[in-house]
Amino acid sequence: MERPADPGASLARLPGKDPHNNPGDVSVDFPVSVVLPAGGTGERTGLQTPKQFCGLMGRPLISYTAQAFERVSWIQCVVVVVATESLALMRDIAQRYRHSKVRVVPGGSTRHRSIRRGVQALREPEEQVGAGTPKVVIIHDAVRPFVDEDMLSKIAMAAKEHGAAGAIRPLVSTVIATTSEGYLDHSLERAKYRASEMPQGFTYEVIHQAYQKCTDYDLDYGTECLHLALQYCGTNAKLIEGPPTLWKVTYKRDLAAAESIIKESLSQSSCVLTGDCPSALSLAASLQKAFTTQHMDLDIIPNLQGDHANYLLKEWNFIQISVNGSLSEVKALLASLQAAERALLNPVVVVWVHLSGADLPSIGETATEPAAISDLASPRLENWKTFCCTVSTSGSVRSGCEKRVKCGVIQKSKSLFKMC
Ligand SMILES: Nc1ccn([C@@H]2O[C@H](COP(=O)(O)OP(=O)(O)OP(=O)(O)O)[C@@H](O)[C@H]2O)c(=O)n1
Ligand SMILES: O=P(O)(O)OC[C@@H](O)[C@@H](O)[C@@H](O)CO
Repeated sequence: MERPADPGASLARLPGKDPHNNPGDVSVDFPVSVVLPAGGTGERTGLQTPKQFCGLMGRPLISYTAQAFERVSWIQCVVVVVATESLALMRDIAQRYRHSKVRVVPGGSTRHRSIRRGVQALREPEEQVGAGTPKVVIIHDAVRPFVDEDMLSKIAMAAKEHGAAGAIRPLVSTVIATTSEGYLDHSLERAKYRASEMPQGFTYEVIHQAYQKCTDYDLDYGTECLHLALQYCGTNAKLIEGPPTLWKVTYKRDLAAAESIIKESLSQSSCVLTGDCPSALSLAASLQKAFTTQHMDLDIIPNLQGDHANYLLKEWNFIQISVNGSLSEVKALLASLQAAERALLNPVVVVWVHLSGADLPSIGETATEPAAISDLASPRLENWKTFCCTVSTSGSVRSGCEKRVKCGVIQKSKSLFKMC
């Protein structure tokens, strides 16, 4: 009896959150488009709002999934298939969150019918983004928000090579067959089976042909695109084991779980801006040591100029260390955040630490009360929180004005400051 497959890595990090992830490693050099079936009603959540439109930290679930594809440079178009009554809502979400690759089309009465509509849309001229029909189509449930570029490139490459590819995960429960009277008929040897997950990939020809040839029964009762490729195109999908993050939001509790994962991930990474002050660098180094013991990423950079500007594009938080309350650096940071619309997708936390003490060289403006930052935390920057504290050279920490803490990083930073 084979051992069941081992579970994968921790759930605690959003895909694409690896601060040192090198998207340039992928080698997808052919056109790939995506179909996101999002036309369901989410009955099993028991909620009025279809789960794909339920908010997670103030943003609809489907926007996190769309963003996971938006950030992948080799994906040319994302067709989102929604119920007719949700067309305007989805178009508004795409516009509000700058999902520029998204095209919205009406779905069908079942998941397969919606996916088929999405695949057909890829041929329609107005759906083309870039050159013509894609070589590969990735199909991914819109309610699976945690998918990363590494898995997408594996699926796309395998689909191009084999005609079809699909993500799988180890089974957690054993699968049993029942008799019509509701008794156990037999159980399957779990180690020989896997759960079929998403994303899945197909050459356009395969998935197009599969949906052309399949029956109404397939369309109304089927749940597996890989089966259609095998049944109607003779194409055996290549199966690729994915990380545990590929799970699907199905029940109401899954929405809470997804929001908790997102929140946890957003508080995992910060960068400290120190200018060129030795005292600031020294405090930053202590912080970095403390963050490491809490398994959090903390990068130290002087400012957001030049190559460091790409920190504005990551879903990170920011700790600005200034000396003697100089507001100029934190003002520049907040202006950069606003220009980059960094708070559009996720709450951004700015922690302003200013060193005070006679022995520190005063730079520029006179010492400023921490409350001064509250003037800077203007409503013009929605969805961001500021916190500031004063670290005197004696090492004690006096907390300053704390505005509506939203992410865990402030609590952690505050406790970390006390540790330094
Ligand atoms: N007619 C349908 C039904 C489902 N889906 C989509 O297929 C994905 C996976 O389906 P599922 O989790 O079953 O979603 P729902 O059908 O909405 O859930 P339920 O069965 O609880 O109603 C979801 O993104 C869902 O929106 C779709 O595009 N069109
Ligand atoms: O059956 P549901 O509509 O809940 O979800 C669809 C899933 O079956 C599907 O996403 C994977 O099993 C892969 O095909």
